[in-house]
Amino acid sequence: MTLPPPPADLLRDAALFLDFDGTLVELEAHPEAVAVDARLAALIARLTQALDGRVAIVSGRPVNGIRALFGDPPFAISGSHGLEVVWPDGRETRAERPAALDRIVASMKAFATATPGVLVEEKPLGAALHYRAVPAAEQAAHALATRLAADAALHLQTGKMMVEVRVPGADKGTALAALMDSPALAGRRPVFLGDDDTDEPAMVAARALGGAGVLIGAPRPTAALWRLAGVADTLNWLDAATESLAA
Ligand SMILES: O=P(O)(O)OC[C@H]1O[C@H](O[C@H]2O[C@H](CO)[C@@H](O)[C@H](O)[C@H]2O)[C@H](O)[C@@H](O)[C@@H]1O
Repeated sequence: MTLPPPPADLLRDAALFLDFDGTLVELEAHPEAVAVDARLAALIARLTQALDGRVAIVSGRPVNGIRALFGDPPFAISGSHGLEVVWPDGRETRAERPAALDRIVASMKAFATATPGVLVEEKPLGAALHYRAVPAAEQAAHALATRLAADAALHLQTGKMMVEVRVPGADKGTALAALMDSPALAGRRPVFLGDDDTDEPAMVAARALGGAGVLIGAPRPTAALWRLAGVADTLNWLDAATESLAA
């Protein structure tokens, strides 16, 4: 089914949850090649002000990665697929790092050394193999990550041209629901924007709480009610939605 674009007044009285990679910034060859430019920084600052702080970035990246990209921002952050949270009141919570991750990183690094172009991303609560530069390595990367996750009883997390082994027990949906329980957001209507399969639990959670999801990218099966074609359309729509809040 073709989903319509969201109306410009969708954010009125809402709490806004934003995925990062593929939603606010274009995907790049390398995780560290991504930057928050002046337009995006100003847009998120305006939105945060217009929504009285009811904005959260919900990412697979670690909290500290998002924080560094935005320069210690005044909004909530869910990082590492819901395993780390900076709450609207500034408190921080995070799951425990299992010792097994050190062995997993070592195994992934050995695989990357033997497979030029594959990158290992070390995260506080996970480790990811990126094969964007070597698509032919997909099968071997997934096989290795699947075995490492099973051996350590950790969670296998797929992503766009990457596969990750991470701590289980949370996802973007549990993060959105927990944030909606915080005093700053309780009673509002959650609106979530995201592009990836990993964003679907948050689309489902937003709907369950009376809100909606906006799919970013090409049509696909989704719990979202609205769709925008890509990052450029998303930034333009967020601009228009901010104007609508001020009107
Ligand atoms: O939940 P998100 O904010 O969308 O983060 C998902 C993952 O994003 C990053 O990887 C992806 O973006 C990279 C930069 O564009 C790209 O090179 C990579 O192929 C993508 O998978 C990030 O590195 C991961 O940690 C996030 O889980």
